[in-house]
Amino acid sequence: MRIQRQKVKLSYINMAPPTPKGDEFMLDVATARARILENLPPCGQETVALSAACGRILAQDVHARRANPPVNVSAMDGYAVRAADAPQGAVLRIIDEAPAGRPSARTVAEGECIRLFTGSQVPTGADTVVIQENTQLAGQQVTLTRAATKGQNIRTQGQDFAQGAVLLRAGTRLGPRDIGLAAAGGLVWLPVFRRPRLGILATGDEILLPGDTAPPDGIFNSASFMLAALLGQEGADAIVLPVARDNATSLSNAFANTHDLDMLVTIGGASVGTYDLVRPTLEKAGLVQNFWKIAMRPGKPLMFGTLNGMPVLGLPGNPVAALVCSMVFVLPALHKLMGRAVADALDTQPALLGADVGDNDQRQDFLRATLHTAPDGQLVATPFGQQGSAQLNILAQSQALIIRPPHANAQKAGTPCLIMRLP
Ligand SMILES: Nc1nc2c(c(=O)[nH]1)N[C@H]1C(S)=C(S)[C@@H](COP(=O)(O)OP(=O)(O)OC[C@H]3O[C@@H](n4cnc5c(N)ncnc54)[C@H](O)[C@@H]3O)O[C@H]1N2
Ligand code: MOO
Repeated sequence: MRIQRQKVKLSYINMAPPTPKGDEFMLDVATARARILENLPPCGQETVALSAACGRILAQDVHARRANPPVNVSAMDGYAVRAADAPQGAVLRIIDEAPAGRPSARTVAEGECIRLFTGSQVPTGADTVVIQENTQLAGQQVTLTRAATKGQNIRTQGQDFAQGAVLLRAGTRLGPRDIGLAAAGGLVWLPVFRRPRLGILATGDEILLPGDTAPPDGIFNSASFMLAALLGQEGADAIVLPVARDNATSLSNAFANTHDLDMLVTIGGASVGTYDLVRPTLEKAGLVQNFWKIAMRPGKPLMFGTLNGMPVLGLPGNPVAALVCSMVFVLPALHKLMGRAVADALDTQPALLGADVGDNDQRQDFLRATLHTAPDGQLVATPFGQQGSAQLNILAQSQALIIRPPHANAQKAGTPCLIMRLP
C-alpha cells in the first residue's frame, strides 16, 4: 500500500490540555450515549398526506388497499388473443378496441381478437397478448407473423403485490420509492411519528446574530445555525431560540419558555467558569442531572438531564465541540425521538491513518480529517494538524472524524483506524 507519510503534530488550540490518568471523573462516551438514549420515548403520531411524507418515519405497518395490478393488464400495445388459436399465420378478426381505462365488454371467442394498448385490461376469453410488431393489419383482420406463447405480455393481477399485503413496515424512513409504493397501494394518508421539536439555545454575553453590529469581541452565533441545519436535515423541527445571556435571569427566562419542546439543546456556559451558569440555573429550575463531563475530545463538559420530564442536553460552547457532540449524542437522540431504530454503537467504518498520531490521554478523541482512496482502494483518513474546537474552517474542510480510544498509543501512518463520516 502506498500512503503519503506525513508527521502531524496535533495542536489543541483553545482546549483543555490532556489530563493525567484519573485526576477527574469523566463518563466514557459509550455509557454517556446509552444513558441519553435509554428512556427517550418516540414522539406521538400524526397522519400526513402522501405528498408531505418523504423523510418521515412510518409509525405503523401499512397495507395495500388493492392489488397491483388490480386486474390482468396488457404490458404492450397489440392484440388480446387465445393462445390456442394463435399459431404463426393465424388470421384473427378484430371485434373491439379497449384503450387503457376503457375495458371491453366483449369476450374473445375462437378466431377473434381485441385491440389493446399498454395498461389495457385483458378482456375475458383472452389469455395472451400479441405485440403489434408481430402482426399485419388488413381492415378488421390481423395476421400473426409469429406464433403467440400463452400468457405472454400480460401483467397478471397482484403480480406486484396483493390486496392487504404489508407494503411498508413501521420504523421505515420514507423515501421517494416508498411513497411511490404507498401511492400504488391506494394509500392517501400515512401514519408517521411527529417531527420532534428541538429547541437550540445558545448562551453567552458575547454571542451575536450573524450580521449584527459587532463589538470588537462579539462572536457570531455559528453553533445554533450549524446545529439547526444538521438536525433539520435529519427530520427535526429545529427551533433556534433567542440567545440567553450569561446571567440567571436571562437563562431562567429562556428555560421557562421551553415547555412545548421534545428536547432542549443548550450551547455554551457548560464548563467551570464563573459565568458558566447553564447547569446551576437549570438545577434551580428543577433539572434532574443524569451526568456532567465526559471523557471525550472535543466535548468534555457535556451535560445531560431532564427538566420536568423534558430531556436536556447541554453542549459545550466551542462550536466544533457542539457539532461533534451533536453527531455522537444529539442525532441518535433525535432518531430515537423520531421513532427510528438506533444502533447501540456509533456508525463507524474502517480506514487507515494518513499521518502519524501521538499517544492519547483518557479522553476518546474525534479528530477532524480528510478522506481519500489510496491506489489500492483503501480508504485513508488524514487528520488535520490543528484540532482546535473553535476552528470551523477546518471542520468545514473535514470529511470524517477519526475516533481514537482513550489511552491509545502513538500510531504510524498506515495503521488501521475507525472513522465516522461527517454529513
Ligand atoms: N478551567 C477550565 N476551562 C475550560 C475547561 C475545563 O475543563 N476547565 N473545558 C474547556 C472545554 S473542553 C470546553 S469545550 C469549553 C466549553 O466551555 P463552555 O461550554 O462553558 O462554553 P463557553 O465558555 O460559553 O464558550 C466557549 C467558546 O465557544 C464560543 N461560543 C459559545 N457559544 C457559541 C455559539 N453559539 N457560536 C459560536 N461560538 C460560540 C465562546 O465564545 C467561547 O469562545 O470550556 C473550556 N474551558
Ligand atoms: O476541548 Mo472542548 O472538549 O473543546 O470540547
